[in-house]
Amino acid sequence: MTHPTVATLAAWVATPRADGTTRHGIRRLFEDDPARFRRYSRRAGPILMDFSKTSLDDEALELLHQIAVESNVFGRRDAMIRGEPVNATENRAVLHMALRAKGGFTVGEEDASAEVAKTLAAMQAFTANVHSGRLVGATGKRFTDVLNIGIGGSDLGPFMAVRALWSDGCPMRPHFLANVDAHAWEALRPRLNPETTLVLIASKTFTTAETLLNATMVRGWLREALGQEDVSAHFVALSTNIPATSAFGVPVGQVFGFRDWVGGRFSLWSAIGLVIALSCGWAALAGMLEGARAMDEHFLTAPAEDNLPLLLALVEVWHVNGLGYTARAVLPYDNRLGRLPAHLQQVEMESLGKRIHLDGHPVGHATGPVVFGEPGTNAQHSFMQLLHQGTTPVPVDFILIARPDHGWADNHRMLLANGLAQSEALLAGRTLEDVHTEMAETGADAATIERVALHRVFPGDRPSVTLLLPHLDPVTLGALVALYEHKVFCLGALWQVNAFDQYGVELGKHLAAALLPEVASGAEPGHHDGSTAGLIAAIRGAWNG
Ligand SMILES: O=P(O)(O)OC[C@H]1O[C@](O)(CO)[C@@H](O)[C@@H]1O
Repeated sequence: MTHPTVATLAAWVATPRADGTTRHGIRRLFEDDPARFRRYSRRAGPILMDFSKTSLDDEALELLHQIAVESNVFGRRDAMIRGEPVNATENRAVLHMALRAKGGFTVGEEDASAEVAKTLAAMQAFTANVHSGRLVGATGKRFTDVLNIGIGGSDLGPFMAVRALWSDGCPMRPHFLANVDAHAWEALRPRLNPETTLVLIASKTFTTAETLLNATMVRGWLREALGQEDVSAHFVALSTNIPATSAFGVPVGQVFGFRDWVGGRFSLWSAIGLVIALSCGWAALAGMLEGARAMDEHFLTAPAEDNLPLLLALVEVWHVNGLGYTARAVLPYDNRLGRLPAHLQQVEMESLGKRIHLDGHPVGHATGPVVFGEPGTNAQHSFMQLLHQGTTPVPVDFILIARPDHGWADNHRMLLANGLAQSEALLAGRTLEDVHTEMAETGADAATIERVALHRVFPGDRPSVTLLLPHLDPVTLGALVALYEHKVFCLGALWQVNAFDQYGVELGKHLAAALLPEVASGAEPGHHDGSTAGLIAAIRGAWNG
């Protein structure tokens, strides 16, 4: 019998095993195999990945590995590191791994590694000059605050890292301005001293409308506050579009470039990461690069059965294509990882929210799920209800950090206990019989038990993966982020979609540009659907009082 593909996996999953059991159950797998945790967990460097709380068994895992072989996941990986244009629609190489490698990467004739080393050295020297006060603002004062203006990959990755690694005592105070909504700027402005604020304009293309408008607005603020036209000492640009940075007036020595083989959502390792070095110190960025490099090594050398990114991707295929689950939650049990779900949303959804096969035809299977998340324990007090008792299971990634960086041991114990309890509750559930017994023991009368008991049942058998890090620091964070990046690469290969373009963001940008004059001025509205036309009229009405 030919084995199933990604497209026919669901039919295979729906067929019971030879012994009549279904392929959804997880509890039963633990009953049958007390060593399941040992057999279904792996380590890569500091990261322990436990995927025993999924319904994968040996047969299913072997099948998924066969699909990976037929999808040529590792062959595609090797083409990627050779600098081939694996981003086929844009005809670009994909080499964010070169940003953290010690050397050896080329793209065509270009020595990518030499370029990376040069930029890193320039960034390090610049960081040292800012921290030492050799570089100062227009009025001669030292920079104390750094404001990163950027959006999407030019905001989310660096913001996530700074939130994870910054603490009092770090060299500079970090701030981020992404949204074109000036309420964000209004909230930020009172906290900034124009004399001591260094502004990074982070934009791969240097054409992103929101970023350019915000940068122009902030430059106007600086000019007015400092009473002078030339405020260029306060500006740094991080971009692939060097001519546009000059046109904006950023001094050449304050421009840090990178190449188009760095995708926006993978760019925090490039010049886009400068805010990490400025605010948290050079060692923070260097440590992240080191951790990511170690995960790259693992991805490139570990055999398929021990390869964490591939295994994480295979678990996702199992859930999305085998079991039909269309969402996944990421729950870091560490408040410092509060922006990790947002970063992963872009890394995963912008990469895998695709419907056209690499061969140019529509794919015949589901692709990227909705990704969402919040730090635990906060998540438990909001959307976890649906995960425990809703009609469709939502797989969870639990991210636990064993050792905290504070002395409040009771809090950390409670945090970890909660993380473990959530994954245990999703797996174990609670039966009607248990509910009856417990309610009777607590003195409930028969009528109350009858009325409420079913509402208190947890179906259980709901999957989760746990990633356990010994400690949160630049190295472990770098490894964690790189793990997810490589998982996305594997999924692109498994689903046979281009994980590196993002045409889906363009139509909205185009329409917004067309709508701009109609919303903001009295220009005659163009042709729109009835809803949009009605809303334009209502906005105009409200605006005009
Ligand atoms: O860095 P840029 O060119 O300003 O782009 C910002 C973001 O916009 C996008 O192109 C999507 O609109 C992302 O892919 C990117 O990270």
